Amino acid sequence: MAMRTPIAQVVRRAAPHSSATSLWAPCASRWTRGNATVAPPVTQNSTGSKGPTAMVFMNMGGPSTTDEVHDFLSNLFSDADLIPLGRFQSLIGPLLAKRRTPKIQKQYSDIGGGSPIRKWSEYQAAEMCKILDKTSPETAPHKPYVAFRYANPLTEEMYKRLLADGFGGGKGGRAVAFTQYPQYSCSTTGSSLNELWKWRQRLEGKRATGEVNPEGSIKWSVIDRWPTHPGLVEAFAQNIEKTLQEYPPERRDNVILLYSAHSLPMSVVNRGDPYPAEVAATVHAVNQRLGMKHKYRLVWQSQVGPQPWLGAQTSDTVKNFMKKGNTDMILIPIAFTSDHIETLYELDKEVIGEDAEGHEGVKRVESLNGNPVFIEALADLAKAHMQSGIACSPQMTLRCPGCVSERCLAQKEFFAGQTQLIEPPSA
Ligand SMILES: C=CC1=C(C)c2cc3[nH]c(cc4nc(cc5[nH]c(cc1n2)c(C)c5CCC(=O)O)C(CCC(=O)O)=C4C)c(C)c3C=C
Ligand code: FES
Ligand SMILES: [Fe+2]
Repeated sequence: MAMRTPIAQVVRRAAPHSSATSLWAPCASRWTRGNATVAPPVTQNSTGSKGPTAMVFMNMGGPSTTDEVHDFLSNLFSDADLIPLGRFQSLIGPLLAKRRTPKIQKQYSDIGGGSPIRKWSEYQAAEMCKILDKTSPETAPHKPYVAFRYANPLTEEMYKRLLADGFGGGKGGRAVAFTQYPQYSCSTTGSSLNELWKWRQRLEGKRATGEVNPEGSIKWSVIDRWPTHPGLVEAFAQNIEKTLQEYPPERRDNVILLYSAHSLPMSVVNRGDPYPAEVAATVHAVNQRLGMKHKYRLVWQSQVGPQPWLGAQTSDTVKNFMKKGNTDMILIPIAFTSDHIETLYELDKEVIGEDAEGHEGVKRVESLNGNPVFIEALADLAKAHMQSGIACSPQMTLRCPGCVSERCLAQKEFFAGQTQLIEPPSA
């Protein structure tokens, strides 16, 4: 059997340059393959712009109505990158989904009949593109797309729309896969990228076109993580400051900040998943921006099933602090950028409403949703990414120490390899 090239070596070949110190430092030779310069893949249009550029927001998605809950859960439990169920995943997954549907339908109906994630994702992507059209005319026009992993619009639908809109299909064009999870986990962003790679192979790969990586296919690059982007940190910090103002001045300094993130099974943590460290990095950056003035803890929510998950759990923490007489706490959802069942149901109804018995001292900061500071941050990130000319971060090319997934390997080889094809707008 042919040996597979280690991913680190693939990246080294994909991004050749002369600096001995940094593999990714900007230099002219990055845009060469061996000795030959790669032909500019995106045609310059009459305005001098190298656009259009497709900006693809990747996220898990959620059911917009209670009727969509079953399909959402079925897609979710069928995802081996999220919940590995072995050889019979495609049979067991839908069964687990069916059993869980009534309980989760009730939760969505209690928060207004569905998840607002589609509405917010479409809004955020469209607003970001409007800003980019002004701040990055060299890659304009920017066209917003949303690709969800488990709900409509699914990745397949998004890819077909890209092709119908004139990207790829022999015409080339550039697309940026922009994860909407600020912190990278192989169970979230990794899964979305594996899915994107799968549809890219099906719709533009060798079997679909007869060629591997044909010149006319879409040139992809990835914004794979942004846990400490100053605009993200600023948006979180402003929301916390706003909530702190709701306490009387004499209580304000003693309020505990409880940063709450979706937990991970310990099996995923022990595989070496980067998410816990990246969530902690966000928390540290926000605390620094707040002047380190408050007591805080990072706690973990939403565990599902019987296996061990990363703790301390948000609900236990609130109960324990309440018992100890600390009744002023602000819950800060730190790993998701819009409202969803975990904020609107789990934090608001279960943790604040039941665990804290509705105590007025326990509050939640609002989610980022349509926050203009946050949307500016998205535009800033996207512009910097397009100017950098890199295909993905160096960190994305390193697999988890315990990873045995062929999907991860192939996906990382593909996206890292796109470095050869992306031309920075100013070149
Ligand atoms: C950063 C966010 C998330 C991580 C990490 C994450 C990991 C993860 N999730 C499950 C299992 C489930 N998650 C479910 C819903 C759900 N998960 C997240 C975010 C992360 N998950 C969100 C925002 C949502 C809700 C979507 C919405 O309402 O818009 C569900 C379905 C709900 C339920 O049945 O309780 C499951 C199941 C695992 C196993 C996992 C890590 C491996
Ligand atoms: S599970 Fe992390 S790289 Fe495969
Ligand atoms: Fe989840």
